[in-house]
Amino acid sequence: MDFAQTATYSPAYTLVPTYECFNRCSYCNFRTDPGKSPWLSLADAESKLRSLQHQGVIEILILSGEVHPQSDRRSLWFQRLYELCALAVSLGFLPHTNAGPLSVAEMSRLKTVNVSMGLMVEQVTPSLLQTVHRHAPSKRPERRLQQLAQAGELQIPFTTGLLLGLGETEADRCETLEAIAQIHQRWRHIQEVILQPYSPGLTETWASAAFSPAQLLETIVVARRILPTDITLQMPPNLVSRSQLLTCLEAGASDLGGIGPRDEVNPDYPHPIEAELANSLALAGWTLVPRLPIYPQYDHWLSPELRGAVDRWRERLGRER
Ligand SMILES: O=c1nc2n(C[C@H](O)[C@H](O)[C@H](O)CO)c3cc(O)ccc3cc-2c(=O)[nH]1
Ligand SMILES: C[C@H]1O[C@@H](n2cnc3c(N)ncnc32)[C@H](O)[C@@H]1O
Ligand code: MET
Ligand code: SF4
Repeated sequence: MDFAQTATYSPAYTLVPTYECFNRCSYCNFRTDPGKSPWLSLADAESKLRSLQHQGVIEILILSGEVHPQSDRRSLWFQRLYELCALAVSLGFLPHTNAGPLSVAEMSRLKTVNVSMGLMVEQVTPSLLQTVHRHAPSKRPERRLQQLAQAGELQIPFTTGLLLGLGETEADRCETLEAIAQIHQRWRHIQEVILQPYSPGLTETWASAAFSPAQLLETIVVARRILPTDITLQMPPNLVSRSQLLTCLEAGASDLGGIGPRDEVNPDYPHPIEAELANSLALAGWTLVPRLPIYPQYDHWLSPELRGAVDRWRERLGRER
């Protein structure tokens, strides 16, 4: 079908350096207390990554709990993140790290081993610091927005997004979207904005109601209006029903994000199998197309080594089509 519309996704696998986190977001089903989760060893990561070679996986998402910036364990934690990324690069994968707010020095070091990075703004609403983010100092809105600016300054292609249903109003969501649009205007480095509906899980302390599908649709429409057209809207396919997903695509979401064996953030919501997803989208006239974790307009920001790896993947994807 030549007239078919396309939805993209990133064939991905998630490595978790550690689940320990000094923040306690009350909606989190991922974290453990500091010192309570072993760190992923390079040996374990290597055997996992080797088993994923030639399986179609392109992106390695490095998703981590956070060690406090002032902790004397911070530099060891950071070193492990760096080494995991370097290992993934050496095995031919393309890393994307989301490990919470980073210093300028940390972010610029990770730029050498990541093709893009990410951090959700969540919501800029200050009152959330009294509720779901009461014990989460790294969720201060100005800290998060500053990370977006820092990424722009360093020429790092970036993924950010909104977590929806935290107790914010529609006006709050618009404000968050406008803040992202404004930062993007200066550096044009935001490749995608994730609209992530809060989804209750089994291990969090909050357990509120899931963000409603009707509001999600409305949010996509508003986001498409506020954000410039060079920013892609991403919708996780495991957090909405299949018919809702199609409505979201019609409304302007066009990317389904990283798809892999396990959603580490929402482990109670398994990702669909790619073939099954592709088939059901095809029935509705949508073609599911794999993409890299970096969009082509940013390739020239990469170091020569990463550029080579990206060029090889682009060639490979091109040949398969
Ligand atoms: O499977 C998931 N992937 C998540 N990803 C991965 C994301 O879908 C892909 O890494 C990007 O689309 C790569 O381009 C995130 C990436 C970010 O930068 C920020 C937040 C997320 C959140 C999730 C998530 O909850 N689950
Ligand atoms: C990595 C990202 O995952 C999101 N996140 C954390 N917990 C949940 C949940 N219960 N439901 C949906 N998204 C969540 C946050 O937006 C975080 O930044
Ligand atoms: C499960 S969240 C993982 C990333 C980081 N801790 C953040 O919240 O931004
Ligand atoms: S959402 Fe991220 S920052 Fe918040 S507790 Fe979970 S791991 Fe930590």
